[in-house]
Amino acid sequence: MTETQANFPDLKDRTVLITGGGSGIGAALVEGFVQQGAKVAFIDIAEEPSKALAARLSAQSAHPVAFYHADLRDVGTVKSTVAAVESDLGAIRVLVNNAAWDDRHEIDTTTEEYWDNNQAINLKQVFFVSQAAAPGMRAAGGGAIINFSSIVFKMNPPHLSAYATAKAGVIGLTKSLAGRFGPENIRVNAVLPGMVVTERQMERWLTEESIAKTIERQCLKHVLKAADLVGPTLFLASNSAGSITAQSIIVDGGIF
Ligand SMILES: NC(=O)c1ccc[n+]([C@@H]2O[C@H](COP(=O)([O-])OP(=O)(O)OC[C@H]3O[C@@H](n4cnc5c(N)ncnc54)[C@H](O)[C@@H]3O)[C@@H](O)[C@H]2O)c1
Repeated sequence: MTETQANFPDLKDRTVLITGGGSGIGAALVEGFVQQGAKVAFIDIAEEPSKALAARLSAQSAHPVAFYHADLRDVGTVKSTVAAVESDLGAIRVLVNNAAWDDRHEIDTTTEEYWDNNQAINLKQVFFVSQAAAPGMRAAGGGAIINFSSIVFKMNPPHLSAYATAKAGVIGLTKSLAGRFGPENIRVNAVLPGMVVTERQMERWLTEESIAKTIERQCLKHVLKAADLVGPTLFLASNSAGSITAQSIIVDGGIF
C-alpha cells in the first residue's frame, strides 16, 4: 500500500460529494478528502457501515462528514439527494462517481431486468448524479468530476459483460461531459483501477491464488489497496490538475 502524504491546499473547505463512500475504495476516498480539510458528503445504500464511517471520521474532521442514505438507481432520489447536499454544504465543487456493483452473470441466463438493473447502478446514475451536480458547480465558477471506470473491460472478462459494458461507457460519458462542461471550467476525468483488494473483493471474488496471478501480470509486485486510489483522485480533484480534462488514468500497478 502506498500512503499519500500529498497536500492540496485548494481542497480545504471545498464541498466534495463521493458516491458509494460507505465502503471499499469509496471509504478510503472519503477519508482522503477529510484529511485535506474538505467538507465531505457521501451517498451510499448501505446504512450501517456508512453511519459508522461518518461518525468515526467526523470525530477527526474540520467539518462533520455527512452521510446520505440513498439508492442511486432511482433518478428522483438522485436529484433530491444532490439538492439536500447542496442545501446542507453548499455547491458541490468536486464530485467522485465511485459507486458500482461488480456482479458476475452468465450471458445465457441474463434477463432484461438484470441488464437494466446492472446499467442503472454502473452507468445510468453516473450521468444523473453529474447532471444534478453540474448547475451548482457552474454557478460556483467550476469544479471537477472524477468517474470510476475499470481496466476490466479491456480484459475480455467472460462473466462481467454488463459491468464491463457500463465501465467502457463511463469512459465515453467522461469524454462527452468533459466536452460539454469544459467551457464552464468543469473538468471531467476517469480513473481505471486494476485489482484493488478490499474486504468485499476478498469475501466475494478473490482468492490468494487469483491475487498472486494478477500480481504476476503487474509490473509492480505489491497488492493494490483502496488507499492507492486516493492520491490520484485528490490530484485530479485539485487545481494541480487544472488543465487536465477528458483523460483516463490507469492505476493498476502496470498491467496496461
Ligand atoms: N475493487 C477493485 O478491484 C476495482 C477494480 C476496478 C474498478 N473498481 C471500481 O472502483 C469503484 C469502487 O470499487 P469498490 O471495490 O470499492 O466497490 P464496492 O462494490 O466495494 O463499493 C461500492 C459502494 O457503492 C455502494 N452502492 C452499491 N449500490 C448502490 C446503490 N444502488 N446506491 C447507492 N450506493 C450503492 C455500495 O454499498 C458500496 O459502498 C467502483 O466504481 C468499481 O467499479 C474497483
